[in-house]
Amino acid sequence: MTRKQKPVKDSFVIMTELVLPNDTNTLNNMMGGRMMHLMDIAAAVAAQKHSNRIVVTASVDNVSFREGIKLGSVVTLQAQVTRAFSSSMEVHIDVWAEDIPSGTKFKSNEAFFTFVAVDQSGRPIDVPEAVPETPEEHSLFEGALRRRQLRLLLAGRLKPEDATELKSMFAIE
Ligand SMILES: CCCCCCCCCCCCCCCC(=O)SCCNC(=O)CCNC(=O)[C@H](O)C(C)(C)COP(=O)(O)OP(=O)(O)OC[C@H]1O[C@@H](n2cnc3c(N)ncnc32)[C@H](O)[C@@H]1OP(=O)(O)O
Repeated sequence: MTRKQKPVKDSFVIMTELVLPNDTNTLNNMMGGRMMHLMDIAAAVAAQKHSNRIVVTASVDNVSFREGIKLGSVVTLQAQVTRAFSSSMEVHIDVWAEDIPSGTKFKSNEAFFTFVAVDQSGRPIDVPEAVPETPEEHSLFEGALRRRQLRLLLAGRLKPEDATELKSMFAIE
C-alpha cells in the first residue's frame, strides 16, 4: 500500500505568548523550563497536524538560550515538520522574542524535536510522508536523516557502523 503524502507546510504552527511574572526568574527573565514547555507544545501540535494522531515527545536536540527574554516580552514560536520517517517526525522550531514598546525583536531559540505518533495503547504507528516544497524545506528535509542518525546514536539506538549518512560526512577520499 502506498503511503499517504502531505506537504510539510500543512503542519505549520504559530503560537504567541506574553511573558508574565509567573514565567520569570529573579532577574525578571523568562525561565528556560517555561520556554521548553511552550516549545514542546507548539512542536507537538505541528506533529499532530501532520499525523492526525496522538504524539509523544521522543527527544529534543540541543536547545540554547542566546539572550534573556524580559518580563512583558511577546514570544512567538513557529514550528513545522521537516521530515517523517516511519512513526517518528522531526519538527523544527524557531522562537522570536519581541519587546513591543522599544520595537526590538530577536531570535532567541531554535531546536529540533522528535515526536512519535502512537495508537490508543501507546504503540508507534506509521505517519504520512512529509513532502518539502520550498528550498528551505528541502534543506531541512535533507539534513533530517543526518540529525536522526546522530540522535539515535547518542540514545544508544543505532550502532556507529550503521550511521552511514553521518559517516559519509567524515569520509576521507
Ligand atoms: C484524543 C486526544 C488527543 C489529545 C489532544 C490534545 C493535544 C494537545 C497537544 C498537546 C500536546 C503535548 C504533547 C506533549 C508530548 C509529551 O510530552 S509526551 C510525554 C513525554 N514522552 C513520553 O512519555 C514518551 C515515552 N516514550 C515512549 O513512549 C516510547 O519510547 C516511544 C517514543 C513511543 C518509542 O517507542 P519504542 O517502543 O521504543 O518504539 P520503536 O518502534 O523502537 O521506535 C519508534 C520510533 O521512535 C523513534 N525513537 C525512539 N526513541 C527515540 C529517540 N530517543 N530519539 C528519536 N527517535 C526515537 C524510533 O527511531 C522510531 O522511529 P521510526 O523509525 O518509526 O520513524
